[in-house]
Amino acid sequence: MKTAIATVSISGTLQEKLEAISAAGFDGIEIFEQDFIAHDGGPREVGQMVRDHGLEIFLFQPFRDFEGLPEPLRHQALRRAEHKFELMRELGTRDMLVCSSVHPEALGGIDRMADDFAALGELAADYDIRVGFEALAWGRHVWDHRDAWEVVRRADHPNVGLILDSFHTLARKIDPDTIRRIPGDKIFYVQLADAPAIDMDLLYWSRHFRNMPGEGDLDVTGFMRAVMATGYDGPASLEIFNDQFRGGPTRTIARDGYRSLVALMDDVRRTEPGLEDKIAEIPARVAVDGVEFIEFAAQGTEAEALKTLLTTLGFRMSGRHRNKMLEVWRQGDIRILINSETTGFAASTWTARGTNVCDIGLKVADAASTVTRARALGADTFSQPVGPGELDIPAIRGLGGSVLHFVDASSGLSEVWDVEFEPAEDMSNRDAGLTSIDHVAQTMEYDEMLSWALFYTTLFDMQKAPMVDVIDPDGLVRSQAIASRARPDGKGLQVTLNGAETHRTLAGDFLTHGFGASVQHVALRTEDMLQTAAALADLGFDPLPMPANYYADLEARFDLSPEFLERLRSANILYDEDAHGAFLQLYSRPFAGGMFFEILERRNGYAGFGAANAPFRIAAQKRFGRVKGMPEV
Ligand SMILES: O=C(O)c1ccc(O)c(O)c1
Ligand SMILES: [Mg+2]
Repeated sequence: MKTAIATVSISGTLQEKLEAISAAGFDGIEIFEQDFIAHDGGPREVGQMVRDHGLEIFLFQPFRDFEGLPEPLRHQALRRAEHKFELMRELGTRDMLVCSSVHPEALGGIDRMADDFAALGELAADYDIRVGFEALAWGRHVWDHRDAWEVVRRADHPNVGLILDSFHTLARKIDPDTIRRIPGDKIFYVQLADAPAIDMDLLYWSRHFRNMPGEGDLDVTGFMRAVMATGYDGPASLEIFNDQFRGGPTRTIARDGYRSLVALMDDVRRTEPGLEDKIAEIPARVAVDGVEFIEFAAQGTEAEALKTLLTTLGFRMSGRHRNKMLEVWRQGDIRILINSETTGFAASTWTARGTNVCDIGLKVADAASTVTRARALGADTFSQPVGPGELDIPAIRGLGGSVLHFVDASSGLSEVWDVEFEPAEDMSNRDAGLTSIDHVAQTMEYDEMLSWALFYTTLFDMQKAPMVDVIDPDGLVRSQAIASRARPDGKGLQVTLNGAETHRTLAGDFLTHGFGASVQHVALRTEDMLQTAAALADLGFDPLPMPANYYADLEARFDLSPEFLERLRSANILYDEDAHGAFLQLYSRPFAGGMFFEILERRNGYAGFGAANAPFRIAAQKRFGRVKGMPEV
């Protein structure tokens, strides 16, 4: 199945758009008339330019306010169409989109409109052009694909067909299964867009808030399944009007589009029977079993400070890499790597950002098929020279220059710790009862959140939780959790995305000083917070101090015994409850430009991330300023 994207969906000049669309892997474009008119170059040259990028122009659009007009407007509309047919011939485009009229003088009338289309079809036939009728959700008389289909059916002309657009159908809450009764050969083209569920004027919603399939709340998969059930054989094409995307990074948004389309078609192939030959097969979404390691790039005194912090958290240095300046620090199932190499990937991130999480290793059932799916979705693989006796662990580039490694048991990759590392167990340090990595929190610009969420949800078997607002004293931060489906064995991956809207927030400040999106904190799990807090106190760990007001409020909000409340207060433990259970949190002080560790206990299946506590925790962290708690270099 061919893939396409409308030029309106991304930012830039026509040239920039074509480069990005081609690089992302699409087969073709819908050329939006404005993009053509704004370009300084004739239709022949534009057609050539598109083909030079290895792309086809599948559709010219939109042609507006055509059907159902009284004379002389009707004739003028036909004449206008003929001009566009001339232009399309030069461009080398066969299909034109006619969207339903919003003209104040449009009369409607199914047969009148059908007659107009029959006349337009005759004209188009002379140019070897086909015209497709699309019902805009806010069309004057036609705003439902079923009515558009009736017009096309009565026009009964081989050069007249239907164009479907998921937004218009789903925004109007029209059952997409009504598409299943339309003959596939009369569906000339299909446009796909998702959108967040917001109650607003249809036109405004469509022109500003559409997003890539999978980024919003509409059932685009159900829509496309119905389309494919008709036998439709044309391209799957994205048509996304979105303010953020219009101003966003052209290449990133084009790649997001491609990723969303491949994932969507894979979902359609897996749920709708009989599409094996039409849609390419790719490995299924990958179930992640957990975090195998978190790797920090850190050098010199910053590396020493991080090791001191890990020691006070109850970690032990358990191995040194045989060939690299790379240490493994362990506690429970947690592995933290500290990479102090002066060349290679970790070193280059250290030079750019200072101490940072440069790599995350994920446990998966099958590392090779994870990389195959990632590549099909448009990700780049990542590799570094492999030294003697080292394993070549499959890896990809995530977003923002990040790297993800995939470790599985079946291929022997999980033996990397025995193969590549010299055991160096230092038994002197006491364990604090930390058992596993609960979640990894990534900070990014608000505008990048959709891209990151799409990255995780298309590659892995993970779902988005609703976005929550986190109030920082200096602005709003949006937070969204992405988690594997709850599994009986409790394994999985949880990531929280924190999108900063201003640089004055804790998250925004981290971005400014760290050169872009990155992991800001790692949350470590204990099964007994009170014991862990006592062990940490013995180890000399300095928790983030919480104010007395916070505990007075806890007393008012929850039914806690005075003894328990006092234990929380004296250990600076934060507390929350949800419908399932209780949540206890403890934070480190900020280190290395605003990173920190969180320690948590989930009681009886508490499912959240303590959003209610976030404003107070952030205010407490801000009292330390950006570099307090971290030695100056
Ligand atoms: O917003 C519009 O006008 C518009 C134009 C063309 C389309 O295909 C569409 O879905 C919407
Ligand atoms: Mg459309």
